Amino acid sequence: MGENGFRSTRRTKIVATIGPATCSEEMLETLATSGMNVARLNMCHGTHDWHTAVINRIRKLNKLKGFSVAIMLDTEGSEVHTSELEQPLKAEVGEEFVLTIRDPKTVEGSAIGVSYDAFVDDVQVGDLVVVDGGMVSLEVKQKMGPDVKVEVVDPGIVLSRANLTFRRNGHLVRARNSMLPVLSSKDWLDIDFAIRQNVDFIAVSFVKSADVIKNLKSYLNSRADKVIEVIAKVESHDSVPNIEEIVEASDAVMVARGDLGAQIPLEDVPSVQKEVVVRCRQAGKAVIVASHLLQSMIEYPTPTRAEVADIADVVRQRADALMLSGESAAGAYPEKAIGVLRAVATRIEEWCRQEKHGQIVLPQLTDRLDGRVSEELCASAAQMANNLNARAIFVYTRRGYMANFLSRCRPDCPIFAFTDKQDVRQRLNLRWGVMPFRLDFGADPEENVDRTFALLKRRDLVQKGDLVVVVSDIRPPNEDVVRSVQIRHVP
Ligand SMILES: Nc1ncnc2c1ncn2[C@@H]1O[C@H](COP(=O)(O)OP(=O)(O)OP(=O)(O)O)[C@@H](O)[C@H]1O
Ligand SMILES: CC(=O)C(=O)O
Ligand SMILES: [K+]
Ligand SMILES: [Mg+2]
Repeated sequence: MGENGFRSTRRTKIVATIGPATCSEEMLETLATSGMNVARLNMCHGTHDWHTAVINRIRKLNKLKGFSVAIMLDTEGSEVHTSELEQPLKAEVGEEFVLTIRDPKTVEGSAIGVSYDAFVDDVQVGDLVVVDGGMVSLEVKQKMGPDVKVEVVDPGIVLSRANLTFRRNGHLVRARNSMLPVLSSKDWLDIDFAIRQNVDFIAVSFVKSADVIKNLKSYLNSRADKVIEVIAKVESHDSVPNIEEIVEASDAVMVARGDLGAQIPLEDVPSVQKEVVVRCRQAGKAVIVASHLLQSMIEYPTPTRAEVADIADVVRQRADALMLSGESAAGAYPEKAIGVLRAVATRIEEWCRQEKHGQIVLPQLTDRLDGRVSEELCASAAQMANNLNARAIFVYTRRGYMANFLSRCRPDCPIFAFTDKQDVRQRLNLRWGVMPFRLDFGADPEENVDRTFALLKRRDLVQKGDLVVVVSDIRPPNEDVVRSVQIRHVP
């Protein structure tokens, strides 16, 4: 059996966007078996019924096949985008068509709807309308009431609900969107849907500052039965100066390079990516690098060498996760694309361990003694595991904190995390290096450890005689938390 997410010891996690190419039961299982750790549902597309069906299929797979694929719902956000198209529209140089705030069906000729009513007021003749960060560029020729006539200057394909940005004299025009809320009324309906569906993560598009994250987190705290982690997407021009507070407020961050590259100069994207990855790791927050990792594989079965180098760079930066968008949602080779991520990640991780690459100074996270003890314990356990060349770290954790602290240290060996809750297990599946398992804890800690040794031996993840580091912070009922680190040999 190949890598299947829970047997593998790949450290960098894989998020895959689910779309028409991958929404069937069969394809979802193929992706899970190939290593998908988190399934992303983009609320820019599909109905609630469509998303419900996908979620149910993933839940069924987790239950019947023992996967722990987590579910991420990604909000649409209220940036300006095109309407739903019956089919992708091929735009050739010099061709003219109409962008409209009316129903495009009521317009004669070739028309595309635009989601933002003030579009026609804001736009000026000569402006450049950039579709999906440069897939197509259109020049504004004429304003005609609710319609705007445009001419194609850079050809390409316009997809449904493509994102639109505007440039005037070579500069991004920003005034227009600043009045739009980060979370629209539709986004709030989608968030309520996410709560009803008990998803694991909500990713917020076009975050500008920490405020929206704090607001959403308090909303979720008051409504949701279980923890739903909030992922801030760094893709808005306005988010860049506020990265520190955004990281602080969020549970995880996504570098959404697709839209980010349309909002800031392309050449600035790599340094913003690096900054976000490092800050997240220092702050103990998960970080996902997304978009265009394997763009060419939407159409072709092999990646470009430059794409492989880009993936290698993300892995070397020790981000928690790599994310596929169109490659898995609508591409011709979703399984092969995951295979490339897996192979490159595994190889580069090995290289990082050999070269002792990617070590950074980790600041203290909290002043509270309780938290300090956990942090220090995990840092020492990770250090010990490296120095002793341990086969694995075992961690017993109810809420996942200790597993998260261990992951932040990016130890050389895998972290096998045992929790008694499936939702904690799923959330841990986004964390670098953590292989999460569900286990009903018995009263006797020693017996728990023995059971997990037996479990992982059966799966060939450890062998008799292996040296392992065992970390525990299980709180017995009505007792003080007992935290320990032990060095053991697998019996
Ligand atoms: N649920 C879906 N139904 C139909 N098509 C989808 C769906 N999800 C994704 N796609 C297709 O896959 C392409 C890429 O997917 P993705 O959702 O990652 O877009 P993105 O532009 O990267 O994300 P965002 O819209 O958040 O910026 C989309 O343009 C769309 O054509
Ligand atoms: C993933 C996403 O939203 C982007 O790259 O724009
Ligand atoms: K989105
Ligand atoms: Mg985006």
